[in-house]
Amino acid sequence: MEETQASDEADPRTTRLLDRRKQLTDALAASPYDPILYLQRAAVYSHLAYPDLAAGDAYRALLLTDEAQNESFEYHEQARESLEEYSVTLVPDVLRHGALVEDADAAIADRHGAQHGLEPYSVLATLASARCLQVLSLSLLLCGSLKSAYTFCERGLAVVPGNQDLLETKGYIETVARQRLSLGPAEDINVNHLPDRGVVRREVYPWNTHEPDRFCEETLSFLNKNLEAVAPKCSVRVSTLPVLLEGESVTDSYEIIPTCRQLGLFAKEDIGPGEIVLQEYTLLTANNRLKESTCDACGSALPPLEADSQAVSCPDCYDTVFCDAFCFTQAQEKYHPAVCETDVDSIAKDPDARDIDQSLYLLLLSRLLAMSVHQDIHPLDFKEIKYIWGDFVPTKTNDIDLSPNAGPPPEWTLPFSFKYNIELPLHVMEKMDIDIFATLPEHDVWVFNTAYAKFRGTASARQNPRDGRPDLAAVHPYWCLANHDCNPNVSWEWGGKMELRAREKRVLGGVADGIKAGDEILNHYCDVELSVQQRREWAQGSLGGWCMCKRCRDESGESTKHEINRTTKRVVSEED
Ligand SMILES: C[S@@+](CC[C@H](N)C(=O)[O-])C[C@H]1O[C@@H](n2cnc3c(N)ncnc32)[C@H](O)[C@@H]1O
Repeated sequence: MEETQASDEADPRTTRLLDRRKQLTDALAASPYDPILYLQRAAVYSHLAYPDLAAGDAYRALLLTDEAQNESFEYHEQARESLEEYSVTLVPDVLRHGALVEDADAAIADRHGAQHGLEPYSVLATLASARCLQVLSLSLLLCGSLKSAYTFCERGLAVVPGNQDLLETKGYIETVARQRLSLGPAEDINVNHLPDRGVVRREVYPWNTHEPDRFCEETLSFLNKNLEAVAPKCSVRVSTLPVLLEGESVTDSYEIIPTCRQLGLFAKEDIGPGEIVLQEYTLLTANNRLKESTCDACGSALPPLEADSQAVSCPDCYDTVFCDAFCFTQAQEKYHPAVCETDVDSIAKDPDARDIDQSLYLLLLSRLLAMSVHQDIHPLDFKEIKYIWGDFVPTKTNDIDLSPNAGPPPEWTLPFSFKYNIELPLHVMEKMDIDIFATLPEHDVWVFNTAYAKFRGTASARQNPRDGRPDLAAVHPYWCLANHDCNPNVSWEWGGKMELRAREKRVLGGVADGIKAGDEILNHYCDVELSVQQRREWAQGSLGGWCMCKRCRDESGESTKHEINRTTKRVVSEED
């Protein structure tokens, strides 16, 4: 059973809704094929302002209404029996929305005649599917996933033509689409041009009990124990970092700037120049090319196919190749049997250029899910992701203020699309032959979102040297504890393992004499040869904001001084 940690300051309405969410989650554990329960939980999520989670539940409910309507579907019996628990004359409240019941009755009479003789569960399934499509279209609109919102809205109107709620939602989608596509009121909207990416809340959900206190003694000693094998001369400690800014600021020249507490890697003994600081192997890897000769486990290039090649193929699905016997054994022990001969491998491969990042994160999620299913561990309890940085924002900051004097709405920060956050993760599960209804606690949309937030804060990607497109990604849980600095004291290389090495030469200050005990390990997430302006723009993507390291602040001060001098000279010469 799930525990919910309502914060001390939660208002009574939120507390009530969170309690109701818990009751419905428990009810779903007992009746996982009941679309009405999913719709009821979707309504709670809508009231709590989690439209992405509402869409996730409405989508599962929609799939169940399809199951109920089709005798040949896998969960037909279960979905049908669940609906038979409800009365078609005393329709559940969640289906009574505006004129939906009347519209659905009229649509059924139109299609099958007034004396249709359909079984009550089938009538309820039609009504419930129309409600799912209403919830999906409105919720996805609120998440900014306009194309999917529009598609579900049209599907809804095909079920209940003329339904006022759906027509209104369609109008809202078109208004937002015109704004986002800069179209005039008379211009046609091409559905294929509608944006499908938006943002949702990035937070430790109030009911997420998997998230550790990253600063407590227990966490730090766990991390340090494991770090011994990966980086014996380092320790994990709390680090004080500048607060990242969204853009240019006057604080570059300030003596004191705002800081926050995070984790970082520190040398616990002196490390010589050129010495290896960290070496880390991970199975949390992803490759978005369908035909690419990389090891399925570690992502390194496969050795050439020769008689004495070390490469090993899986004996059951011959297409899956590992660079050597070690990777083969690791894969067999940790994840591969969950995806062997399942065709999961073809999902999200060779994506459009605009979907590259999402495809890599989805493939990382797929690997995590395979590890979780094979090892029977909750996805969020894997040590590979449990302790890593997720760039979460406090729940309170994400809440929508319903009061009449409310300020502007909060800016949510987790990238979202219906396809990558809901549809494809569930599709991956189905291909793995996992029951996506009965395993809700492990495969709920909030679990996927939490994993995505962590991947986005920590994964490294590698570009294919042939065309420069990122096609490999990995999460190295210890490597990613090292913070960024534009004058790094280490350099990194990712082959079969991720390696950090102490620099022999620093970008500033020339020849380096190693890293002293107590110094922080300063990694780099962007190309440190770039100008301060370029580095800061790049860091905005990879770091999460404008870099405020000493080098950036000094160089930005210098470039401002040059700019002032140039302008002054220009003004003076113009006056001359
Ligand atoms: C890969 S994590 C680094 C480890 C992280 N500090 C932790 O607690 O696990 C990346 C995040 O660390 C923070 N960070 C890393 N380097 C930073 C820097 N130079 N200035 C400010 N924040 C930094 C940013 O919040 C960034 O999104």
